[in-house]
Amino acid sequence: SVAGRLVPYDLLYADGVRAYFARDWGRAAELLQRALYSYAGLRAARLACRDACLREAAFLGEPPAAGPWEAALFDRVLQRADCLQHCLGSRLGAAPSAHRASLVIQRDFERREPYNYLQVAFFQLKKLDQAVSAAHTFFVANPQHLQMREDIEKYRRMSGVKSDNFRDLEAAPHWEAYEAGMQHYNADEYVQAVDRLEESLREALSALEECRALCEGPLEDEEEEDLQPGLYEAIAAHYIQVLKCRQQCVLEIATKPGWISATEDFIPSHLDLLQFAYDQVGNPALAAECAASYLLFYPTDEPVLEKMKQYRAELGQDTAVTARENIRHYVQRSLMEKKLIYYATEHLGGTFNDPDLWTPDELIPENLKQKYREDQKKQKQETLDMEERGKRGSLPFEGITVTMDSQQMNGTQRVVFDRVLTESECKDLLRLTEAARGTGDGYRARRSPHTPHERFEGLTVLKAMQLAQNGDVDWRDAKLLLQASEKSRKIIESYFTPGKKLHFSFTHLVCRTAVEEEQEGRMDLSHPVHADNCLLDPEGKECWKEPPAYVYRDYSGILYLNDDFRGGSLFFTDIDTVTVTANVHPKCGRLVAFSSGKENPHGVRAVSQGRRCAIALWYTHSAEHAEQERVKAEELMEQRAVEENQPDGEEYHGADRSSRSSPEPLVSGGGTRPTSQKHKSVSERTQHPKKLRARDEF
Ligand SMILES: O=C(O)CCC(=O)C(=O)O
Ligand SMILES: [Fe+2]
Repeated sequence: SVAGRLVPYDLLYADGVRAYFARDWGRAAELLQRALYSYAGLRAARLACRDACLREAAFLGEPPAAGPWEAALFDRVLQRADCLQHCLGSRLGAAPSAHRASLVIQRDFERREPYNYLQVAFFQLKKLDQAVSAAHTFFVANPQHLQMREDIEKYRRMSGVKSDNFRDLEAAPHWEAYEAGMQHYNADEYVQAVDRLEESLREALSALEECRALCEGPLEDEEEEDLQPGLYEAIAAHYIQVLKCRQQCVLEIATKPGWISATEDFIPSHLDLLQFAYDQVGNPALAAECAASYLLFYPTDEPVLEKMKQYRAELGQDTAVTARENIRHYVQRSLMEKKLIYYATEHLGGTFNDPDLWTPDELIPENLKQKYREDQKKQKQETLDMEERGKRGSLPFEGITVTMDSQQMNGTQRVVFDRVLTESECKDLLRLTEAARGTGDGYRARRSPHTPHERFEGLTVLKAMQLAQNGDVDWRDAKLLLQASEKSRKIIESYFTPGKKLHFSFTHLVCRTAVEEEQEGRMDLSHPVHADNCLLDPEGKECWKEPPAYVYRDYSGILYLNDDFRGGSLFFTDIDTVTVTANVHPKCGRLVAFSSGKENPHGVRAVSQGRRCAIALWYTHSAEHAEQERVKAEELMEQRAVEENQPDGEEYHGADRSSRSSPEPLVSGGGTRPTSQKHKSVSERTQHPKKLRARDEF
């Protein structure tokens, strides 16, 4: 780059991707890293300029007073736009407009897509450490990415890879501190907890300021027309937009990368935790300060008021207890902004997703409260309905039997059901695996990642649908895969968590086939002992519930399709991974289900002859980790039903397929990556917090 100037990141990225597809790994790695550097530099420049211009032309000082505030506001808006242009121009070298990347590329960066390419490039360059950290960085923000999930598992099994290589290069400091803090807190290590939680609070507040700064209008890529003189309404609307954007920052900082919903009340809960932790380490003065700060959010919170009394007594009347100044400022500013937004929403229309649970009732206009109350009621009723259904039903299908329960399996949350599928359904699903194998596409048998003595084939629901669409497999078989997994979901939900929705997290039709070569005296396993949602530490009797484990998995199921093979039984162990507590022999229609945590370590014995097929199923309570592929697969199914204009389940006429649009490929370019798997962008995701209307006050 020219000294002191930033090369536009989209150009570097485009060149990097080009080099990548030309398999020029060294150049690709260099260009992609420079693109990331430029991207970060641009962001920093924007922040600095917004800061500088904020001081120069205070855009949002006080709420508009009486008088011609629109005119004053308007002047300031123009002044600011001017200031930003100049500032950015001088910092970036080239005109700010040269740094305006297309939306597609912006999205790519928001989703950390460059790390997806980088991982491969580093791997090819045999820079394993960097490959692992790039893979992890990408995966943290894209936990549903199938290919990366597999890659991460591969890395985990490689001997040269240390666990601290799994670093998030883009980690937000407050998340790191928060998670460490919570670990100490939960382990009753309050001295360390206080340290990390204070750090987390500090960093979160600073991230919040950064986020808010980026809301500052006008954005340099806004069109000039928006600022024509006389358009006071437009400016007022813009002003409200900025305020809303700033308010949404609360969600942005409280949302873990890769998650959809935010941690509720992120800032106030820090103060609550700190209050307790300071109390535990014998520092009533700071505990009282945190309590007083917490009360700014929830002035009538009984337990904290009670605590406050104790602290006052303990400290004596002479010691003044005050809330933290930065928190007071935070609360006041937030209330002021909300007041304006609610005022505008009431009088000008529009909506406002209040990110906070602590907003005082008085602040919300009557007619809006009404609407919230209704939403609340609806939600409650839905939950009640679910619970009711759960209580009533034992198993949601006739004929299914419970063959073994937890007690018979010497553990907790384990069960074996039989007769979930009929013989003919098993046959159809086995035919699906055969047909898929014939296509040589997406279902290529490869060496098992677990053992050199077996081949491993896997088919996802979406792939099955796509093969059906291409006429490679029978539609009805593909549909059966969807149905069988849904049936299992219902069974597992009603057995383990009646009334609490289980979502699909991942569905995989998997066959393990013994290779021809020597099988004699095999000592290895088809699948080593593991837990499904944490990383078993065989020595420490611990199971680390942290990425790259699929920590959001809550229940696992395996629906077996056949028994004409040798070996291949599933077994459960104690946490020591060697004491076997239960065995399950696969057979058609048998569904084994268990909670995915450390209470259920399990493995699969070697398959020494033949082919063992099963549908592996993982479920989650968190809607944000719901299987994206399934949504698409179901769409394809519906689309097909509509296009063929025939009831479900009728014969598939291969000749019709030319009329159907082919689906987007899951994987673009060189066949392995990067994917065009559609995820919601970070910003889309954070706009829709799932848990926000959980409170009762409305
Ligand atoms: O196929 C089985 O029986 C178990 C497979 C399993 O545990 C897994 O894929 O996590
Ligand atoms: Fe498993």
